[in-house]
Amino acid sequence: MKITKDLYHGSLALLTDFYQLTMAYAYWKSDKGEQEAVFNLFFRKHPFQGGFTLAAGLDYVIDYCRNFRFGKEDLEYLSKMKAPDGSPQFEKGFIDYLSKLKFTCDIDAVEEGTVVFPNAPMIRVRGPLIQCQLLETPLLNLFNFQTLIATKAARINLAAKGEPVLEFGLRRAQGIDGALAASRAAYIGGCTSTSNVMAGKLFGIPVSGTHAHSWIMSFESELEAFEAYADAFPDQCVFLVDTYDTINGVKNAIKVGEILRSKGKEMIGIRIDSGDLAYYSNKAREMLDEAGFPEAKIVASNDLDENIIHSLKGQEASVNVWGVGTKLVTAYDQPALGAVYKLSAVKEESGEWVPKIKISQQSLKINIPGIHNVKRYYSNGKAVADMIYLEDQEINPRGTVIIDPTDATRRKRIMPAFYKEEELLKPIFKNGKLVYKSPKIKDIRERAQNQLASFDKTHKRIVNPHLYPVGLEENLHHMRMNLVLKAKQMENGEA
Ligand SMILES: Nc1ncnc2c1ncn2[C@@H]1O[C@H](COP(=O)(O)OP(=O)(O)OP(=O)(O)O)[C@@H](O)[C@H]1O
Ligand SMILES: O=P(O)(O)OC[C@H]1O[C@H](OP(=O)(O)OP(=O)(O)O)[C@H](O)[C@@H]1O
Ligand SMILES: O=C(O)c1cccnc1
Repeated sequence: MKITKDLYHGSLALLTDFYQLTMAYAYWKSDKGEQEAVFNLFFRKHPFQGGFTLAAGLDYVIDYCRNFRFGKEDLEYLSKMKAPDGSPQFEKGFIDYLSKLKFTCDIDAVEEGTVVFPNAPMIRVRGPLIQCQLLETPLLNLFNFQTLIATKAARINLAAKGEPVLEFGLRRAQGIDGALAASRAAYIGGCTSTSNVMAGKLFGIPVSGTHAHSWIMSFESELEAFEAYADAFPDQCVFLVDTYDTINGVKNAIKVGEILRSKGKEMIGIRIDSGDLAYYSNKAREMLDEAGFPEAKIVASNDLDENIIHSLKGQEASVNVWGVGTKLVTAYDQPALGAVYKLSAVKEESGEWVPKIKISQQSLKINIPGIHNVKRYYSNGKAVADMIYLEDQEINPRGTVIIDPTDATRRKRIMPAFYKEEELLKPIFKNGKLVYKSPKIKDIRERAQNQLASFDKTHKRIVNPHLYPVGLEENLHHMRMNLVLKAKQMENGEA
């Protein structure tokens, strides 16, 4: 996929916050730009009060990094920027530096379609400070949104219990990229198709759709409209039955279904887009069954989300296919994922890596210092815990303890020898060179399904899910606690 080329016709280097450029300039001025650092991208709380999050957006990150360069027009723009006193904002030497800047970082990241948890790095960037810093805003922009929507889609699909969910969001999405990225992430999260034709073309997602009320209203009668549609698409008829009177609409659909059948064709089904969806779907089911159309599908739409779908299932609604737009692609009840990007280590001139800590009033916000990896342990195919550990730490196969980074009283004993393990961070770039082959989007979607299947259903519950254990390996926990104590002593003037 070439998002940069296809959508933005060139460089995205200026898709960043201004302060990243001012910091880059100041790093350059103070000769710190090439000092190596490690940053982690992670979130602190699952969206939608859920028990899991589904990662998506890496392909966009890869595309961004591969095209990471300041183009001629970007540099012209920057060289013309003025400081408040009217002098150039950036010295010419810095503009020259940017013109030669090449992406040379190492990036390790979770693959798209991986189930992820708070505090564990989803992306780890190691490289010169300036580059790491410049990547903060775009990486967050690209990863936050798609991860949010993939998670929303996964929740909606879980509520639909394996029945197809068609994504209908384009018309209510947040602009062009909001729509395209959402359609992509929704497919990764389990949707069957999108109504967004451009997303179909760009990403290779299946495209599908029914028809609108306007089609019906443009004819003298609903029956004529159904007949005309059946003439045009004898193999693809899903009749929208609620323009005037839903029960009468179902009767008309049955009439045209019979005409189609006399020609050797079968209608696919009907769509209900208003009213009590439990009541009307059950009525429609009875009528279709009685008329000899037990195979006809009932599609429901109208401001659906995981909660309404869950409720309709509880009411034994006879819906077979779910059309979901607005609340999916806008992540209506939580429109942003709060992932952050934090410095966790810098390399001193001596060549030694020094872990970095930021003390916060809220213990929840104290970062995890050092260079980490994340292991997921499985027992009989089920994920049992994730462990964040220092990259060069040997793990004792006979047993270690993981400690919740937000509450040191929550601990879990891990016996690695008894578990299968998966390293979650995969090498994506080495010294700026891409070493990862992005899977096809349908394989990403399948990975998401398999990942979700490996978690106990209690973690996937829509309301009040059970907490999945994620913890720091004990040595990392102790190192962090020591750094916190030292920093507090410094703060109090004790050191
Ligand atoms: N049986 C049901 N249980 C729970 N929610 C339902 C049920 N039937 C429909 N809903 C949901 O209730 C909401 C109904 O909203 P609204 O009153 O706007 O729909 P409507 O009566 O069809 O009107 P409109 O034609 O303006 O869409 C929608 O979100 C719909 O998905
Ligand atoms: O409800 P959503 O989940 O966003 O799904 C997409 C909606 O878009 C269409 O409606 P339209 O734009 O014609 O408006 P309507 O809701 O008034 O029918 C369609 O009939 C769905 O109701
Ligand atoms: O194809 C459909 O039925 C459709 C597409 C977009 C929005 N609402 C419905």
